[in-house]
This record gives sequence, structure tokens and C-alpha cells, in this order.
Amino acid sequence: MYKYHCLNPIAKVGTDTFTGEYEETPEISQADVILVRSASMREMEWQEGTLAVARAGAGVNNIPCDVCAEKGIVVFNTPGANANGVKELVIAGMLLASRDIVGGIRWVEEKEGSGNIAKETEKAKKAFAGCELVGKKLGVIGLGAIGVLVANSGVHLGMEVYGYDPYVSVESAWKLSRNIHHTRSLEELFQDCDYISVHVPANEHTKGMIDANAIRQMKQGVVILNFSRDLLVKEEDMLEAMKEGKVRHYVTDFPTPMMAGAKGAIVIPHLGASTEEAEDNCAKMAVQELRSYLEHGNIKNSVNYPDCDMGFRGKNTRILLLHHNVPNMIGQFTRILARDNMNIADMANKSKGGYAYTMIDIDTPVPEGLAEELRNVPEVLKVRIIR
Ligand SMILES: NC(=O)C1=CN([C@@H]2O[C@H](COP(=O)(O)OP(=O)(O)OC[C@H]3O[C@@H](n4cnc5c(N)ncnc54)[C@H](O)[C@@H]3O)[C@@H](O)[C@H]2O)C=CC1
Ligand SMILES: O=C(O)C(=O)COP(=O)(O)O
Repeated sequence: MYKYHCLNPIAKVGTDTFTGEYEETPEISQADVILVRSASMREMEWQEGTLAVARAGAGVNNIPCDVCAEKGIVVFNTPGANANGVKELVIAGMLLASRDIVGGIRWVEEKEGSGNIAKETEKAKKAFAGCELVGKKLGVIGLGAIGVLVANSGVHLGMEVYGYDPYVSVESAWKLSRNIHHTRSLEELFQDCDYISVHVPANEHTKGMIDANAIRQMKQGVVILNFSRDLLVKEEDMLEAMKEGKVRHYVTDFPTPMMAGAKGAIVIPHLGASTEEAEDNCAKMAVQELRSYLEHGNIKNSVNYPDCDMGFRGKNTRILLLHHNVPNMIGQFTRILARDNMNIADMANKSKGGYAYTMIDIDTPVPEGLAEELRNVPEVLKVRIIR
């Protein structure tokens, strides 16, 4: 029986795909695996028995992935599963920044009960007028699952779209509309665009990337959209730029004390992925990843360990080793197996940065105590044997 714990509510269509071999536990310390959305796991105390964490979503900055890697805990996310939900809200964000739709709605609400409202509307409406998106320049920073959809939607809306992503994947590049201008530097994108939308992960390289220096290079009256993470934007600099009118609107999905109520800021309460479809997609993918790892040892969509897949386990005993990516690990494993006459039926070894994963299928008897012996090999972080 495997035990899972949900740190945030996870869509039932996902958890329903756990079989009778699984049960939910309210005790995180008892869980083999943990499902999470945005809850912070940074201060958590990790248990020896925790095997994996699945983030039902994209951003993993709430999880100490490096600490987990060092403890042999595989962290998964669900690439692309909520991208459409975010894309649709980004389009809404561009529209909200272009016409004062919210101001207009508030004005109508205040007129509740006024018999003259139709006439008053025709006088008042000029205060809420704006501009269209068609023909405007949209810059998209980060062309991953969300950025590609936003950029392509910009083209469909009649915008001139500029994309910047020095690390773009082949898969994303294939999906990008050929009408998108490939921008080789942020400076180029900053200078030209009326709307700039950021879709990169929050990490030490991207933190504060939209600061006074970046904003200085932008057009007067630019609209900046941030549906990625608050940390990407230096908020003091953004406030200043909105005061000066350099930034017309800052549309963000991340409320902070500084931005809530700030003039020019359009702040949404982190709703990008809060659609039925996105929640269902993420939950289903997260559970599938955990099941495949627990039942067969296969890794797909991990952010701290390499993808590695040997298919269904069948009748073999499967030995799974999480270890540092250093020389002579396989030699040490096979020496131990050979000594006890174990026959290797199949084997895979993959690495990602400083970490590696070895899967070994054995089709002869496997002695008790093997896991412990393998665990004692220096640089091994975790060993699991599925019989
Ligand atoms: N508001 C919300 O509810 C949601 C927010 N997010 C946020 O959006 C981010 C992006 O999500 P996805 O598109 O699904 O991720 P993704 O991993 O598919 O795409 C990220 C892209 O950013 C690029 N990139 C990385 N560093 C860069 C840099 N310095 N400059 C330019 N490009 C860079 C990568 O090459 C990649 O193509 C997530 O990390 C998360 O923080 C994601 C989903 C929902
Ligand atoms: O997937 C992401 O990165 C998100 O920001 C979505 O967060 P959520 O699952 O809505 O708490």
C-alpha cells in the first residue's frame, strides 16, 4: 500500500486515478509521495521515507528541489498542463490594461437604482475609453509552454509579436507561429514593444529582471504583464515607473503588499491556473507521474532527476538507485550484483547535472539486505527495490 499526502487541494479526477493500492494520509510524515500546488515546502522537515513530490503545476520555486535531490527525492512538475488557462488570463490582462473595463463596471455598480443610467452612461463613458490591441507590438519573454501560446495568440489578435528566449526548446520552436519576430536581445524587445509579457521561471538568474534599468529602455506608456512570479519584478522600481507614467499599467497575477491598490497596477489573485481544465490536467498528470515512479521506477518530467524509462516492470525485480553523477558508480553496483550471481536482464543510467539515476532489472533471486548494501556505496542517495 502506498500513501500520498496532498498539501493543497488536488482535483479529484486526478486523485481518483490512484488505484486501491493507494491511500491518502493526513500525516505528511507518513507519506511516500506528496502532491502540492503553491504551498511553500521550503521550511519543511523532510522524512527518510519520502520518495517523490509532484507539483500539480509548472513553477517549482516553492520546493527546495536541490535539497530534495540530495535526499534522493524526485520532484516532478506538470509541464504545459495549465498553460492554456494562463494564456487566456494574459489576454484578459492585455484587454484590462487597454480599456478601463473594471473602472467602467465599478461606475455602473455605483449607479445602482439610478433611473437615468442609460443617458448618464453616454456622457460618462469617455472616461473609460482606451485603445485596441490590433497593430500593437507585443514582446514575449520566455517561449515555453505559456509563452508560445501567448505569442501565437498575439498574432491571432492582429498584434506584431516579438519573442525572446535564448534557451528555447526544439518542441516550443516547432509550435511558434512563423510570424513571430525572433529577438536576440532583451534590449531590442524592450525598445519596441507596447505590451511586454514575462513567462520565465523564477530563479537566481531571472529574479528582478524587470527593474529600473530594464524599464528605462522601454517605450513611454508600456504595459507590463507578469503572470510568472512577483520576484521577477523589482516592485519599488515598478511603482516609481507607474508614478512617472513610463509604465501605463503593471498587470500581475501576484498580489503583494506593495502592489495591492497601487495606482496603475492591475492585480489578480493568482488565478492563472485556476480553471477547471487546468486543475484537472495538472492533477491527472501529477498522479500519473507518481504512479509510474512508484510502481515501475520510471521518471518523466522531473525537475531535479533525469528522465529515465524502462517501461513496465513485469516479473523482474527492479533496483532503483539515486546517486551523484560521478565516475564508477555502475561498476560498483554491478560488482555487488555479480558477487551474488544476480543476472542483469536490463539496465538504464541517466544523469542530469550533478545527479544520476540507475535502473537495473534482475531476473534471478535477489537477496535480502541488498538495498542496504547498495545504499552504503559512497555517493548513493537512495535505493529502492520493487519486487
Ligand atoms: N500565474 C499562474 O497561475 C502560473 C504561473 N506560471 C509561471 O510561469 C512560468 C512559466 O511557465 P511555463 O511556460 O509553463 O514554463 P516552461 O518551462 O515551459 O517555459 C519557461 C521558458 O522560459 C525560458 N527561459 C528561462 N530563463 C529565461 C531567461 N532568462 N530569458 C528568457 N527565457 C528564459 C525557458 O527556456 C523556457 O522556454 C512558471 O515557471 C511559473 O512560475 C506557470 C503556470 C501558472
Ligand atoms: O503552475 C504554476 O506555476 C502556478 O503558478 C499555478 O499555481 P497554483 O497551482 O494555481 O497554485
